[in-house]
Parts: sequence; C-alpha cells; structure tokens
Amino acid sequence: MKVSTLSLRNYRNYPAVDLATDHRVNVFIGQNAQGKTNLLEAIYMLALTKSHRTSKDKELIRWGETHAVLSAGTVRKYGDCRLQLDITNQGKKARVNGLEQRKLSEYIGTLNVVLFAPEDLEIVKGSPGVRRRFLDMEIAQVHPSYLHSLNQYHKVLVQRNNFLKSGNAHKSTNEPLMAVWNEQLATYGSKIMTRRQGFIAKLQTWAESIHRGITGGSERLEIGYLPSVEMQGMEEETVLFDRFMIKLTQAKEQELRRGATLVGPHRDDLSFRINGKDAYSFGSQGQQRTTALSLKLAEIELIQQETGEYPVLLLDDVLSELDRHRQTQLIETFRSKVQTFITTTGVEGIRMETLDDVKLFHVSEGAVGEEPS
Ligand SMILES: Nc1ncnc2c1ncn2[C@@H]1O[C@H](COP(=O)(O)OP(=O)(O)OP(=O)(O)O)[C@@H](O)[C@H]1O
Repeated sequence: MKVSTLSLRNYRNYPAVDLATDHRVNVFIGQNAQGKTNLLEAIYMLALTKSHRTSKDKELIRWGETHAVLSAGTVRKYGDCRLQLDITNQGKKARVNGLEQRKLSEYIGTLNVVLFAPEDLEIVKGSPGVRRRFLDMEIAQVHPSYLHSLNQYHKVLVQRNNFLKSGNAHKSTNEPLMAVWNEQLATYGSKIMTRRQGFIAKLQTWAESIHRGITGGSERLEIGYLPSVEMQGMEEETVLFDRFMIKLTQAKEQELRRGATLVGPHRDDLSFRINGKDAYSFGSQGQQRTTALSLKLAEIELIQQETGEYPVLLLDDVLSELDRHRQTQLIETFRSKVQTFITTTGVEGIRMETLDDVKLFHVSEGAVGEEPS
C-alpha cells in the first residue's frame, strides 16, 4: 500500500499544498513548529479519520477558516483509490473515489497506517486509557465491525453511568431498564474483549520475535491482557457473555454505591514484561522505548497478515531518539516492503546510503519545497 499524492486545504498551518509522494521513503525536513508533524497527522487522519494528537477536530482547521479538506491518491494491490476527508465544525465526511461514505466506521481501513512517535512511550509508561486507545485504534483498522461494537458499548455505558449517578437505579421499578442495559453492555463488551484477546495474542507472537531481534536475544517481551472480566484461554463470546452478566450481578451493590459501571472493557489494561519483570515499574527508559518500537513493528506485520498488504509507516521525529543499532533495525524492517514517511529536523541521524527511492521535502512555515530527485 502506498500514498502517491497528498493534498491539504486549510489544514493546520497549510493554506494549500499538493505533494507527489510516490516514493518508498519520503522525508520531511524542517525546523521546529514548521508543520512537519501536521503532514503525518494529515495522512493519519485520512486513514483513521481521527488525529493522534487531539480529539477536537476544530483544532485541525486552519485558524480563521471553517472547512479543511484532505485528499490522497493511494496505490493498493486491488486498484488505486482517491480518498478525501472534509472537516468542518459540524463534522467530517469521507469520500472514496468521489463517493461519500455512509459511515466513517466503514471507511476506516481503506488506508492502513502505523505511526511511531515519541509519545508512544506512553503506551508502556502511561495510564491504562492510553493502552486501551492503542488497542482500539489498531484493531479498528483491520476489523471495521470492532468500531461499531465500541461505539455501541460507549453509548450504553454513558446511559448506564448517568442512570447509576442519578440515584434512580436503587428503585426496584427501574430494574427492567437496568436489565436491558446489562444485556447490551455484556453483548458489546464480550465482542470487544474477544477481539482484544485475539489481537493481543497475535501481537505477542510478532512483538516477541522482533524484540528479541532488536535486543540481540537478551530480552524476552511478553504482552498480557488484563481484562476486567476474567478470561480463561481463548474465550467464546457466548461463554464470556455469561460470565460478564454474573460479574455485573456481583458488582451491583458496589456500582450503586459508587454511581459508576465497574465491569467491562472500559476498565481493561495491558501489561508488558521483559524477562519476567514488569516494564512499567522496572523497565529502563531504553527498554520501555524498545518495547514501544517492538509493538509498532509488530503491528506492521500484523496488518500485513490480516489485510494482505503492508501499511504505510509514519515515523514522527523518532530516528534521532534511537541508537544506531535500533535505527538500523527499523530501517531494515521497512526498507524493502513498507512505504515510509519520516519527519526530522536534519538528515544527519539517517543513514541515507541504506535507503533507495528517497525524496526530501523541506518544510517551512506551512509551505513544502521538494528537493529534486
Ligand atoms: N489550526 C491551526 N491553524 C494554523 N496553524 C496551526 C494550527 N494548528 C497548529 N498550527 C501551527 O502548526 C505549527 C506546528 O506544526 P507541527 O506540529 O507540524 O510542527 P513540527 O514541524 O512537527 O515541529 P516539531 O519539530 O517541533 O515537532 C505551529 O506553528 C502551530 O502554530
């Protein structure tokens, strides 16, 4: 999979830019705050219809404007595609080859990307919410129905939480209403959890072998799923549903007291262990960074396995943070098979001689100049 052209209109600090990006490696070079990450964010938006930096779409529209448009030409195994995303204060609309997509959740997956940025360290070091977001974004790219379950689950969760908070949930006359929400919560919740469990099992296989390669065989990475409803091995959705319902019954009194839903995938977490030790508590900064890198490289392979095509790799200012060995490992991975977009303040850290088909773009104050190839 490849992005061959990229156009931005009134996006972040870009009034208008049109780029030919039909190269294996595209490098955006520029000083700080010139708009390099904005370009990667635009590609990420075209893939996932969400920014990796903000949940407020308003921030993406150029100041003083009301409408931003992103578009890209993509080259895929089964034909080329023209993608377009319109962003206004009222919402977003996606088009594929000019045809408006009924639902954004059905559009996601048309372009697959893997982004690796300094903030990814937070997947290991940060709060459980960061890890759940990582899981959700990655699974949604390869399983569009996952996003549907997630959206439905959150709708039920909000209603159920409001009800628990209101104090009306104590009344026995309201029990039938609670029973309906419990069933919906367990239905969508068990779908989400079985998907997460399957995804993590596959991610583990890839990440463990990649991590071993990066560390020269000295470290064994294990990824664990910590679901809020106990799972025994690979679970059937129906078995999990029953257990979810039992857990909700058991938690009833506590939920009424606390005024919140205490069971379900909104409380899931992930664990990372290096040679048997928890990377969150005991990992060095370098080990945590390598763990995040292994996860991202594993995702590349996993997307290929699930979709039959390699995703586009977006590297936001990360090469300079890696030592020579890890940098080489990263470059070797994407060199032959993955189209890559890199942002950097200078090319000194990048061993250009190891790359072929590279294009340099100079980014300055919302304008992009192409260096002749
Ligand atoms: N909605 C917006 N409208 C106009 N300009 C914006 C908007 N949002 C952000 N910017 C501008 O975009 C610039 C930041 O761009 P970006 O984050 O891509 O920087 P960068 O080149 O990646 O920098 P660094 O190397 O520091 O990460 C800033 O100058 C900021 O003021």
